[in-house]
Amino acid sequence: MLGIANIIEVTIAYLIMRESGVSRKLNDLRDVVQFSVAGPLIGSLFGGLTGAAIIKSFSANADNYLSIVQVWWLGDALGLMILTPMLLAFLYPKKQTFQPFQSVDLLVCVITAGLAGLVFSASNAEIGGVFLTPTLLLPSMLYLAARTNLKWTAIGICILSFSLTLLISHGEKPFGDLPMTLTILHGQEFIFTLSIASMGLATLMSHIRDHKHHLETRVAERTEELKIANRQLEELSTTDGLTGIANRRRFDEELQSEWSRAVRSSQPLSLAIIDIDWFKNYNDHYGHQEGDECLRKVAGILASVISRGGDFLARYGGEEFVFIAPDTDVDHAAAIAHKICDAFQAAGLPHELSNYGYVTVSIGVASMIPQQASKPYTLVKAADKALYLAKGQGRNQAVYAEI
Ligand SMILES: Nc1nc2c(ncn2[C@@H]2O[C@H](COP(=O)(O)OP(=O)(O)OP(=O)(O)O)[C@@H](O)[C@H]2O)c(=O)[nH]1
Repeated sequence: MLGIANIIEVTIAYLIMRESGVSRKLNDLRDVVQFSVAGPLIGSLFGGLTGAAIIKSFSANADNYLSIVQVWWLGDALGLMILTPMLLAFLYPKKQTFQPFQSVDLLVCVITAGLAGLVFSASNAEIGGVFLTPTLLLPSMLYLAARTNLKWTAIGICILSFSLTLLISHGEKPFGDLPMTLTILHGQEFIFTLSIASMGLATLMSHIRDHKHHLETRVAERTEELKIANRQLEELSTTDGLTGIANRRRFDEELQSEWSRAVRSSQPLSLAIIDIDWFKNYNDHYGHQEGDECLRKVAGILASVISRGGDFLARYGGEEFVFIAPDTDVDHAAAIAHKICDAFQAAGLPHELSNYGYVTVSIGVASMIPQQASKPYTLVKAADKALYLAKGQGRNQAVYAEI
């Protein structure tokens, strides 16, 4: 018969929780409050009311109806309050942000163990005239709730409740020299308060930690995206849009840094300006689109020759290209320039309005061991002068200047 009261209790709690949409994982404070209202508060109250009515109707219990309700209600409420969250925490384990062990945790453990020893060894809650009730352990439980999660908090509540129940069942009076019924009532109230406060705090803290972790993850993701975007922007700002090789801006930076390096190491630095011959004619004859295509092919040919690590190729502007060869004297730079002219001959890109019948280039090469007093512009000026000579001497050739 009494089973009916339990079925009513569970059904009411279940219906209220289902209607209010409580998550079975007791994810946030709202879930914990709704669970506490639906199960321990309302469900157990209805169970108590029904159970007490059955007891009064079918047995010769002399206690008053409301006191039976109270004992039933509190007993069931506490059972639900302590065991349900723990079972749920084990059934639906949550991925939690790891909380590293801190030295203050150890201190709290030691203090709690000391307090628990005193509370549980006190006689009628008193040692040498000092009152020590289980309420002294409430801050430790709250600390456990704040530092861990619902699972460990529920385990803590279970251990404390079990110890307190054992103590009371052995006739001890941990809340002072009170009648046993009052001791039990105080014990129940204490466990109830402890459960509500600790579980609420544990859920709240878990929620805050999850939220913080989520925010940190999002910030890290956004930062990474921003870094990639910045890198792409940086690349775009230093790349020539038409040919895909480095642009003039990047060349200026590279020249400055190679120049400084060469000044420090006293090694020769070579620079060559490469200019397509009769390119105006090419554009006029084949059209501007084909001219663009020709510039891309020229960049490809140059890149295939200037492929030594450390050498640097860029589009200088218009139909002019430039390369920097660090630690390279004029002879080696001249050898590279020759290779370039040979590569154009081998490629044989048709150019009907050229004296050679194919696309050729003129190259002005300059080499020097940079000095602190001179400027990178010296090298560019010398290469430009050599290029002018190469153009004047019939094009499709390289002219060298050693400064
Ligand atoms: N298609 C195309 N043409 C370009 C580009 N930049 C510069 N040019 C053209 O390159 C040509 C350069 O002509 P000039 O400076 O007279 O030189 P050139 O005709 O090559 O004669 P030399 O250098 O003396 O052999 C001009 O017609 C420019 O319009 C470009 O990005 N695309």
